[in-house]
Amino acid sequence: MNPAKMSAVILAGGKSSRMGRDKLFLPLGGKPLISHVLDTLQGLFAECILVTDRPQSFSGFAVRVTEDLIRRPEKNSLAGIHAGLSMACHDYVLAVAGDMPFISRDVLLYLCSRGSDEDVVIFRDGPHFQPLCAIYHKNCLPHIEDMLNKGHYKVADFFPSVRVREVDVSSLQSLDPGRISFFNVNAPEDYEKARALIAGNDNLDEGGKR
Ligand SMILES: Nc1nc2c(ncn2[C@@H]2O[C@H](COP(=O)(O)OP(=O)(O)OP(=O)(O)O)[C@@H](O)[C@H]2O)c(=O)[nH]1
Repeated sequence: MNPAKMSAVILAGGKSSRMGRDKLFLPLGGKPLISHVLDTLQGLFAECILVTDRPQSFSGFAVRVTEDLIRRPEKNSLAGIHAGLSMACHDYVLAVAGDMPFISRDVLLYLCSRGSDEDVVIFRDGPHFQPLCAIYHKNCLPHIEDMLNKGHYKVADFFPSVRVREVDVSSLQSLDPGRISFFNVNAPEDYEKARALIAGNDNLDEGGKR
């Protein structure tokens, strides 16, 4: 799969309840946390879209901003994937969480290189998928809509209905030796860890986590 012929979607909604304040705007390395993913994706993919349930918050960002189409009160990154896939100009869409500041271009290019004509291309770490750093084809849309309408929000639940290419994270060893790509900022202690990582004086001891 060629990123120059794909859309990228940044998931930027949610409640930040574990952080206690909007985590996407926390300063990190001289810019808002969300800007790290944005800067990584822009220029690499043909198009970049930020999907959120609060579009007014992102009006100052130089990116196309679109709103979740199906709103539910529950925590719902799947609604963001749905809106991104619906609005994207291209059939293949990389969806990445906005709270994942250390995702690298090398890792994303590797993921693209592992896909050919599947509906989902996704990293897998043992029993766990990385659904918020994965490629989805527009073929997934009816299955995602069905899940949202039934109130099922676990992304992987529609995978049995589509063709999925799993990419083992162990193949990333040389591209991501510190295993920080999938580190996401949820709680205040994660933010402190991210600040330490940016400052270059910390490692992730547990191989990254989501
Ligand atoms: N567009 C969109 N993105 C979402 C939504 N919920 C979560 N996200 C994004 O998905 C990613 C993972 O979100 P979580 O950390 O699981 O949820 P959260 O609501 O942001 O945070 P918590 O309330 O602490 O669980 C983050 O980048 C969020 O910005 C949503 O309803 N719509």
